[in-house]
Amino acid sequence: MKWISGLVLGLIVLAVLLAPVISPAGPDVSSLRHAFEGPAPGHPLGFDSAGRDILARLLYGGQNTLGGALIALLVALALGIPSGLLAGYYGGWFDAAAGWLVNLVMALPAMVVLLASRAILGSTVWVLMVVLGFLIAPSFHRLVRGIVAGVRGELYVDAARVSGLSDARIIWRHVLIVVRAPIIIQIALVAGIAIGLQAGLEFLGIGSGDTPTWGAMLNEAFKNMQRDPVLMLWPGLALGLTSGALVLLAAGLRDTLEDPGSRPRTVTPAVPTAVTPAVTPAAPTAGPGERAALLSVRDLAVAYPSGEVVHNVGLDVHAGEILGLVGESGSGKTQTAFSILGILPETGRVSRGSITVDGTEIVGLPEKRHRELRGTVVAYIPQEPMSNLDPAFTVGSQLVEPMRVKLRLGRAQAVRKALDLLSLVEIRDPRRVFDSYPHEISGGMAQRVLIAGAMSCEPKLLIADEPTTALDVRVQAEVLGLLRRLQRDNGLGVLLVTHNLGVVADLCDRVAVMREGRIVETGTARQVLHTPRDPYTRMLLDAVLPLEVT
Ligand SMILES: Nc1ncnc2c1ncn2[C@@H]1O[C@H](COP(=O)(O)OP(=O)(O)OP(=O)(O)O)[C@@H](O)[C@H]1O
Repeated sequence: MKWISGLVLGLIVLAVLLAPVISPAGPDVSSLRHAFEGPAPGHPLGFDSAGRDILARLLYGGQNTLGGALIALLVALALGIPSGLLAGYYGGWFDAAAGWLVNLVMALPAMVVLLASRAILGSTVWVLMVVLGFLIAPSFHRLVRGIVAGVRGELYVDAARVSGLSDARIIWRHVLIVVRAPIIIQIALVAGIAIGLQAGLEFLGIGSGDTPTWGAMLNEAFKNMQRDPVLMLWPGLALGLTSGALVLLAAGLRDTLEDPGSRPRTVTPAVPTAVTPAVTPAAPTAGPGERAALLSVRDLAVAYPSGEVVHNVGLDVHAGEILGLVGESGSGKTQTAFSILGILPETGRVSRGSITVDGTEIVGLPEKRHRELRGTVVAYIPQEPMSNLDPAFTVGSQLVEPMRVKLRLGRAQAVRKALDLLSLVEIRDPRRVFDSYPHEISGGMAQRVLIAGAMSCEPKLLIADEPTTALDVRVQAEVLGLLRRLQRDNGLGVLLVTHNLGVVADLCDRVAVMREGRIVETGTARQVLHTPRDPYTRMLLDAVLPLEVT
């Protein structure tokens, strides 16, 4: 159906554009002798009440009617889409102000505003169409704002932010693609409404009387309905066909663009599983006190309006070591990790303390500088692999994009590097995975992809937040083994956030134990797991016993 409606619309637009070729004499040549006459050679639709060629008026009138609708649409798009994007993505005062204005405009009756505008601004059809554009802009604003606000909370958008991409690039790549389809559908619908409103104005005799439009033709035909009812047919048919084709096109587009089968699905990752079996015990390393720490956190406090949630946290991660940050749910591990990455939620802030990454002080660093560090100096491996991949793009394109931006690689070079990275994370068929959408790969594979992504800009420090909780036990062990290998081969410092003491035993050189926002114990993995000093650590260990900690 959408093909037929698209074809009908295409033919109408083509005929209207070719008006000077089809009817070179123009729409205003009048010969009263021929008034109300039927079809004649060169005048296939006959003459109107002033003896003007109906076909010519229909074609030139179409230029004004469709051109007017186009102007209204362009104004509405230019106002509605950027404001909706900004309001949905950033929220805050702009969202509140825009929402207030949108409600106000939507409460105005369009016809009355157009009548008032005509009285003030004159009867030029184009000016009225600009006003109409203002009146329909809120429909685009609301549509875009709603969708963007939803996408904004998606983990893959956070992941893009953490990988160091700028807001503009994230909006361009991850957000606009989601609003694209609804905007196209809305355009088709709103174009129909704009044409209808404009024709209504002209029909009521409110538009510019001299300019031929389909509405003005209807008005004139209506006045002469008794004498020649056929005059109503042509503009009525043109309006009906155009509006009908637009509505059917919108419906067809909706079926195609919003069909769940035509878009990749997001898959919810598996639920966390039990304690990881021991793989290879990590050899405890002595606290490398002689080297400057890659990551150094001192006296860190994180506060929300409701209160402080992290208090006086201090920890170090040196190059080549894995520090496990353990503690029960809600103990402040993620807040600490997010502070280091500079991605605390809007209402949260580092209220005290210092964080240095590779010698750079993070606290108070402008967002632009922080963004430069993310990806290249410090990279992040998130908890839920699937939600951190954008379902609308292939795995390959999601790996290539940050490398092109951050490392300024050419496309071919970035593709080669992405394939190498997929091999590095032990994916057996890199080309297939590169070309796959996230829903076509397993959770374990997705986590490997995210690890490849984290490694892509050759960071010095990795922050992994429960990187295996969403995976089943066998895959957990594989992914942990992979992390260990990558860390050793590249001399990375790793801050591993986990509540899983099995993971700590497998992987970590040193451990910091958190409770209620504070570090209660720090030491080598062996010492903390075998001879815990703090009663809370003992309690955590007791909770997972019998555990083979070696
Ligand atoms: N947006 C927020 N606003 C207010 N408080 C928050 C917010 N996010 C987290 N918190 C609070 O911060 C504290 C620490 O949370 P955090 O997410 O760091 O815990 P966690 O140790 O990582 O837990 P989990 O293992 O469940 O992720 C919790 O008490 C939580 O309620």
